[in-house]
Amino acid sequence: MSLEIVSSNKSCGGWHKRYRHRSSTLSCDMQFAVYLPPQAEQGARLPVLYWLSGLTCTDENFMQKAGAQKLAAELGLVIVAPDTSPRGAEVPGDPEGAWDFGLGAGFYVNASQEPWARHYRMHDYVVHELPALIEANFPVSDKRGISGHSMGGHGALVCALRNPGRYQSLSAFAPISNPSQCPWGEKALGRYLGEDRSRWREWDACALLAEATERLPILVDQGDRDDFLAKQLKPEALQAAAKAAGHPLTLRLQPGYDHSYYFIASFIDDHLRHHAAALRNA
Ligand SMILES: N[C@@H](CCC(=O)N[C@@H](CS)C(=O)NCC(=O)O)C(=O)O
Repeated sequence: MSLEIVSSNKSCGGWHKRYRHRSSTLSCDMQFAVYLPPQAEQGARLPVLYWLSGLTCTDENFMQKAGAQKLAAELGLVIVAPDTSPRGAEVPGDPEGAWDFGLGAGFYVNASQEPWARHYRMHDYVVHELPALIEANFPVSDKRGISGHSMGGHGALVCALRNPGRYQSLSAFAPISNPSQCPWGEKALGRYLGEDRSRWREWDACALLAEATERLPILVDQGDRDDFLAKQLKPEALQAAAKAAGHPLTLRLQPGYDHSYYFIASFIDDHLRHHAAALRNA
């Protein structure tokens, strides 16, 4: 698998780089971003935090808006941000051109329904193909954390809960906590996986928590002025599922904050520290 460099910017003593590659999982060309802290040039093999962005995003939103580089440089944490869906002229999008399904909205599942099944396999891309690429091409260890925002928060929870042992740290910002019970999730899961709702459970963090064999502590931040809170995000469902399963969850409701990257930038340091501490001790 060859990587083509797209851009390179020095940042906080390290490097922000974007790459293009052919994805065999998604059957299309993909771009991703990686932040390499200064320690990457000093011979160390560093832990990696995978960041999954939300609806409409690419690899760029988090890297440009979250302000994560300064502390990542201090902590010696590599950050990898993939795109949020397969891309390209051959990839079908939302039939009505909506922003909450299709391009920019892969929901980090493996689709089983046509015409989505050929390209929309973001779970396998994020969990398997991308880490293999990162671990073959960059000075990283096999210690992995995962986090994300909104659709990407759902993705982080589901990727970790479905793959015990694969990640050593987990967090989320304003995740879509119970996708089988909210309009964004019902639309996406119904199309990607089909209308048989019993097949949605394996892609819903609340259902997965009940059966998890690993109890990785979860940190979640959620703004209480988030316009999507009640209808789409439902953190109370995640809290109830964690409580019922005895799963360690720290859910922080942050007064006055909305759904934007202004909110993420306000609390990203706590998440980076949460990941760095767990990955250091893993
Ligand atoms: N495009 C939608 C909003 C979608 C949205 O809020 N996306 C979030 C993730 S769910 C995001 O991160 N947007 C990109 C950004 O803020 O940079 C709208 O205009 O209402």
